[in-house]
Amino acid sequence: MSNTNIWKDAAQIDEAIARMADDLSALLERRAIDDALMIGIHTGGVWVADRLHARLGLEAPLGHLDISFYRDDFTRIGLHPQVHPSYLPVGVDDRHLILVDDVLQSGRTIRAALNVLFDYGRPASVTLATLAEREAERELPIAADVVGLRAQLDPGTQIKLSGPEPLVMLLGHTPDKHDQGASA
Ligand SMILES: O=P(O)(O)OC[C@H]1O[C@H](OP(=O)(O)OP(=O)(O)O)[C@H](O)[C@@H]1O
Ligand SMILES: O=c1cc[nH]c(=O)[nH]1
Repeated sequence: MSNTNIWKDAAQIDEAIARMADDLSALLERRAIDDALMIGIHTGGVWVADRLHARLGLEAPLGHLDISFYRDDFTRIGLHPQVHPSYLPVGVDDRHLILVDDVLQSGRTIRAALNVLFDYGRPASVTLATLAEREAERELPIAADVVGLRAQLDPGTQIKLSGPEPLVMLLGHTPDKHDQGASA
């Protein structure tokens, strides 16, 4: 991202995560779920999940998922992708899962994450929590159950979570191929 500035500072992110934890806790109670397994998506989703997991006091350790090999757009991961191993502390069969990411835009990352999860087994349910959502730019029929911040941004504007400490959100312009050529 070029020309980035801070969009949400550490205090605003903390507040959004606190609201998400309250909403998730109410949702789990409504659905009578008491053994949820939380899973964060690398990279930003793990930072958000880490904080939600601590606030909710969930018993099962936090899992994390790398979706690199399940993406539908390999051009975005480049020639030397940084792939982290996924970690699921318990089996997903018949478990109620909470999938956490930092940004939900097209929905393609979540599609990929669901494919990874269903290669591990058949969960009882999957709840989706995202720190920021760009609902107007959805490309797949995927919606979050819990959202921290809603954003209406111009196309070409990118939100990035920067962390783990302090956790802040940056807003910037993503150079397209033409821009990159001009600046090279
Ligand atoms: O709904 P989508 O359009 O799929 O966008 C959301 C995804 O985009 C970002 O990840 P990115 O692919 O930039 O990789 P990163 O986690 O390494 O930043 C973000 O962390 C989400 O996972
Ligand atoms: O603004 C956006 C959109 C998708 N993914 C991001 O990380 N930020």
